[in-house]
Amino acid sequence: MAADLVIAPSILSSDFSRLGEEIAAVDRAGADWIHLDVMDGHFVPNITFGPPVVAAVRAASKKFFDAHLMIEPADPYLEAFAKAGCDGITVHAEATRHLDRSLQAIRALGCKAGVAINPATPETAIQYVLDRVDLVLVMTVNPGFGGQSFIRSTLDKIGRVRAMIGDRPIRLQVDGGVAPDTIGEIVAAGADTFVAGSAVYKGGNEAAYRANMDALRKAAGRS
Ligand SMILES: O=C(CO)[C@H](O)[C@H](O)COP(=O)(O)O
Repeated sequence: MAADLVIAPSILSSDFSRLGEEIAAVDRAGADWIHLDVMDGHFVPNITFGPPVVAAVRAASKKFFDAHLMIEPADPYLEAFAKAGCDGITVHAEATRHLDRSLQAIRALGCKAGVAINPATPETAIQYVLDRVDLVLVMTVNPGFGGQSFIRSTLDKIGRVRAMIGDRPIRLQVDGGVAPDTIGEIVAAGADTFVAGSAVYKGGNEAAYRANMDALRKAAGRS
């Protein structure tokens, strides 16, 4: 496992009326990455934002902008997200017909490439693209909404993905229901990169965000 643990607040749980300020606040409070939840109302039953909003908030933080595209198709929009300032772009195996091609396209745009799988998708869906990715995202809730409960059956899958990754320099990210009462088991299963929305943004101010991320790191055994 990569030694360093990454906490990536999901801005889905932030106050969208002050999105730039909310990103700057978690940056100052100690976020490692900023996680951008892009939803299309088609692949997932919710709609969030697209490249113009990413470009508008890019100046709010210099941290790694980690875009999770919950959109189908994704290919027509990859360049726009890269130009908007995303550092990493993750596409869903379920939403991408030619996954190998999409991942090559992301790297050709100069971004880190990620592949995500939903809770009901077997890890075999990614076995032939592992040399094309910098990140694997195991969804631990069904994508579309923040504040859902962690799906425990994904723990075994996280362990199997960790074994598949082996020595490759690939981050193993989890997203959904990550909180102080779940992160310990998730770390033990093999993840190193944690998206957390409601567990970070609860409290509504920078001091709370710092305390919330400290609590996650402590529960993960990393503080
Ligand atoms: O991708 C997502 C939903 O599709 C969110 O990032 C995720 O659900 C985070 O929210 P929470 O930490 O509140 O579960």
